[in-house]
Amino acid sequence: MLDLKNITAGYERGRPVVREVSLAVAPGEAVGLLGPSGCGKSTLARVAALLHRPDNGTVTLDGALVTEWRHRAPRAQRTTVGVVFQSPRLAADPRLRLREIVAEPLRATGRQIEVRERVDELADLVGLGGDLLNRRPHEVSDGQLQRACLARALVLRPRLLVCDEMTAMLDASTTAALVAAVERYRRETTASLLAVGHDRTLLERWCDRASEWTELSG
Ligand SMILES: Nc1ncnc2c1ncn2[C@@H]1O[C@H](COP(=O)(O)OP(=O)(O)OP(=O)(O)O)[C@@H](O)[C@H]1O
Repeated sequence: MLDLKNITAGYERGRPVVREVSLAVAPGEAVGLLGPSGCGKSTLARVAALLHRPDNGTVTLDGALVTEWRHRAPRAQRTTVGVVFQSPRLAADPRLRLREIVAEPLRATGRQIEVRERVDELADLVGLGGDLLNRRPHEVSDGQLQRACLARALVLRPRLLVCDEMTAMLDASTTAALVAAVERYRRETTASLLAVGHDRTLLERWCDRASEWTELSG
């Protein structure tokens, strides 16, 4: 499903923060990636989510080599991957209602017609009940906003979900609810998962296998 080979990536020429890292996620597999703060996990997650072009190495997604990143990536590749970040406040437009946040990728891909049904379906999956979908980010908690960000990541039915510290800022019951929503989605779709974090107990319980960052360098 996803094959990252000898990835070197960073933010300044000649100063990589990820060096020669390889990681593969098989179809339907859930892989956890563990490592200390600042080691480069989020950078690798962004490479995997086609959001950050690596300086070196190859990314293969569903058997096809990735040659373009961000908006330049072909739509079929972009929509294969859904991504959820640590901070929902940074990831959600504060002017939009939660239902518009969830629907953003559908509107962006011209699938307006599916919006209502799909948003309601996902609100049920992630546990956004009552009038929460009609509120704006400043009217909901971090956990509720993260539920909306997870729903947005799933709205185009990705075959790979990348969760970058998705639950790091949340309490135990919201964490459990979000993990359960991801697992229900994966059961229904056989999607793969790359979950990045530093909570070993969580990732070992959640994933088929968890890799230590230090084991990944060539
Ligand atoms: N946009 C950026 N510009 C410049 N440097 C960055 C940028 N983002 C991250 N870095 C640097 O890259 C290194 C790796 O950061 P990254 O966020 O990938 O690590 P991480 O393992 O995910 O950390 P954490 O667990 O704390 O989120 C750090 O030294 C960080 O300061």
